[in-house]
Amino acid sequence: MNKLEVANVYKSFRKNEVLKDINFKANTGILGILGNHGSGKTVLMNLISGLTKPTQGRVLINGLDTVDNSIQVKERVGYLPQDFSLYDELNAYEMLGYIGKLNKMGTRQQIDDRIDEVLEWVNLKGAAYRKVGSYSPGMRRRLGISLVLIKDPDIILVDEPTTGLDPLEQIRFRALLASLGERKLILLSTHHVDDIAAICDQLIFLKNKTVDFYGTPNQWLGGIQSRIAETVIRDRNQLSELTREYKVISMKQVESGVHVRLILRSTEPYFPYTLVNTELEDALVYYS
Ligand SMILES: Nc1ncnc2c1ncn2[C@@H]1O[C@H](COP(=O)(O)OP(=O)(O)OP(=O)(O)O)[C@@H](O)[C@H]1O
Repeated sequence: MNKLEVANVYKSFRKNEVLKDINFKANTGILGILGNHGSGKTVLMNLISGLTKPTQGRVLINGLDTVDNSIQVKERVGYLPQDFSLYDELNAYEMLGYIGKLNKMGTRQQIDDRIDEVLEWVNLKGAAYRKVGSYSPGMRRRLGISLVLIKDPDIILVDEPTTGLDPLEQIRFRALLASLGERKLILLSTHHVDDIAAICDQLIFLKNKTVDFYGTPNQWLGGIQSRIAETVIRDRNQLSELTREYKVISMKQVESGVHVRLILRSTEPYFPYTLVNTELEDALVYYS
């Protein structure tokens, strides 16, 4: 049985159709949900967590329909939204203890043991007695995931995992998610391709309200292999012509002109170029 199955799901808000005919199955590992602003990533996460109901179709968690079995499903799915609130006056032990008690997770000793275990995973043991209000954004995000982990869900949903974190904290948080993905199914909703490149073994690209691609990041890149080129353009007129005719990924002023990274078309270009390795950002520009 699959941990997650999304079958023929449609979602509309009044007459505004946001998602249509969404189909995929997933088990363990890290699945990235990529899409432009407003493409429906958060709506899809809300459907999977059981926070909202599909207009049509079914979402199954361990074979259980999220609508018919909402209580069991909520126990199996943990959701860390992009913005979540913490009680700044409490410390991490107190916050986790509160969740443990609220969810009747066992005796005081059992809850304390579980808190120790979870704080170890998220590398917050050293700061466990500090008020949460003094935590850095990365520590807050790691505490957020520990509040999800304490209930030992099978599926963890994380919205925009690294937004607002400094580079070192991003690396730490991604490493934490990667280690969790060995046992659980982790779904990341993001518009940062770096998150996908760093840790996702599968990706879904949402476009035109539906799943435009589902597979490995390498398979997605395969579609534009040998089509990414770089060139330096000196002439302003030639540069504006080129930006009209080609999908440009990036432009940077250099000493000898403007360095341009672009997607080649089927016809041979009229300018000298060098083929370069394909990256996920190229695919995002190409398929968007
Ligand atoms: N509760 C709601 N009522 C009405 N429309 C909604 C509701 N929630 C989402 N939408 C609409 O659904 C569409 C998709 O929104 P969603 O937040 O899922 O996009 P997203 O891909 O997560 O975007 P972003 O990257 O900006 O967070 C948007 O047009 C949004 O206005």
